[in-house]
Amino acid sequence: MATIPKIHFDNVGKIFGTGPNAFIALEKLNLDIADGEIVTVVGPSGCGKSTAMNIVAGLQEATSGQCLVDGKAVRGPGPDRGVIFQQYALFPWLTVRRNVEFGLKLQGLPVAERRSRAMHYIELVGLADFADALPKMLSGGMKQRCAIARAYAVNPSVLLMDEPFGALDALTRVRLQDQLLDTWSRDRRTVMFITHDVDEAVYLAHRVIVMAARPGRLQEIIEVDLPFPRNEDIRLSPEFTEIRNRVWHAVYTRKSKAA
Ligand SMILES: Nc1ncnc2c1ncn2[C@@H]1O[C@H](COP(=O)(O)OP(=O)(O)OP(=O)(O)O)[C@@H](O)[C@H]1O
Repeated sequence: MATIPKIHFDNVGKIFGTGPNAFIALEKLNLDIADGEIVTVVGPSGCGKSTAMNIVAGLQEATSGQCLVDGKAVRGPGPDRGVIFQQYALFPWLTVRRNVEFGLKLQGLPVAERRSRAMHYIELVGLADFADALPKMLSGGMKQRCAIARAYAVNPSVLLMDEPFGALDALTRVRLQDQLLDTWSRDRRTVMFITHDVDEAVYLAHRVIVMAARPGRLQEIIEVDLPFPRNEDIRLSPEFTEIRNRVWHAVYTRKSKAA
């Protein structure tokens, strides 16, 4: 029996506006992402990365084609897909623990279970000492770790991450990359991760999806044939540099269709 891809883009197109104002944000995207795979998405600004992810998340509707998750057409957001944006989107009036518990409350989990599950993920991201702190007391990296704990806690089988580490300093970013991979090695969730950072794209992924703009489209898929677990030695290896250079070339030296 053929395995169903976790995420299946079937000729997905997205047009904003109508008539002379119509703008093709995404043109006929065909892509399969396997269960447990980490895919990173890179490409110039406006190439449709967020649009593609929002369609998987059920936050935007495709104009043509369809997106399937676990073989079922996406009709809207759902607890099977956790979304993490660059802007942490925490509730400022709730503590770290209550922010993480929020989605569990919506799922109707009893208080005790809610609390223990939230604390498990708060500990996982290293925020146990800040469980009762408000977001304003946290650094950017800590807020993002809280947002990650909140997304993980509802136990989605797909993580959709839109430049989640984009606003963070280089060191925090590297730490969160390692934490993401460490967590992934235990639960093997499917991850779709948008980034502008080519090193980050290669370090995290099984495959890097390179997109192009005007119109937004899939340009190239680059396999990252590097072993897991990834570490500093891999980051500094000639093999890493070679793949990184290929991705860089694909993103920055290609012209748009119209050019
Ligand atoms: N609601 C909207 N109405 C009109 N145009 C939109 C809308 N949302 C996105 N677009 C346009 O669609 C194109 C693709 O946007 P999208 O945000 O998916 O790109 P992106 O690759 O994620 O860009 P970035 O790297 O800058 O975040 C852009 O040109 C954008 O201006």
